[in-house]
Amino acid sequence: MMRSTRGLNPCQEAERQIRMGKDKDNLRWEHINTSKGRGVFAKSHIFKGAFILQYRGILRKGYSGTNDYSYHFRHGGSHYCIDASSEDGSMGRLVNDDPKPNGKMKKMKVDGVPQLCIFAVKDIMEGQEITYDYGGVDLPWRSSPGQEMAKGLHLGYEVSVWFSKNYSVTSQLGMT
Ligand SMILES: C[S@@+](CC[C@H](N)C(=O)[O-])C[C@H]1O[C@@H](n2cnc3c(N)ncnc32)[C@H](O)[C@@H]1O
Repeated sequence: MMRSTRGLNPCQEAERQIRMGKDKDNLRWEHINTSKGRGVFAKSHIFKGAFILQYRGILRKGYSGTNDYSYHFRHGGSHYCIDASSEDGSMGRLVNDDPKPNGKMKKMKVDGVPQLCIFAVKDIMEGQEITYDYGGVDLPWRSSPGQEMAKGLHLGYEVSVWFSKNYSVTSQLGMT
């Protein structure tokens, strides 16, 4: 069931939050463990379809390198990247990957500028971690136990993951 906040639909709420430049107060982050690091959690029930949060960072046009916190996408025939590597206190950059996620990253346009936001694809209970699918690639944490966590993992449109066994993978993140 989709609910709106303050009479706004989810896209309007996303736009409002983008303009305010801050996360909603129904989210918190915490350190989960040493391999996963931090994650974002719901402080109250989030309904399916609702806007959750913006993936905030510096918007760059063109391919300008990648890091753990960069999200690469195409818009209007061009390559863009949101570089969220700065520890700016925003929570979009702290949302972890799950192949069966409760959130989905979507592209929006606000005042002609592309923005990335995560929306709920299912009801999310209070206390649950917010996740989205980084993409259908062999991300190291999805591989078999015992495999060493790759250092310098890149989250991006073109992802190169260097496994401990010197195995390189390139893939793409989809965007709808
Ligand atoms: C955009 S950051 C997410 C926030 C990160 N956990 C942190 O503490 O800053 C992406 C990084 O988080 C980690 N990560 C994301 N999803 C994960 C998962 N399901 N299991 C383990 N590590 C994960 C990986 O190190 C990845 O490079």
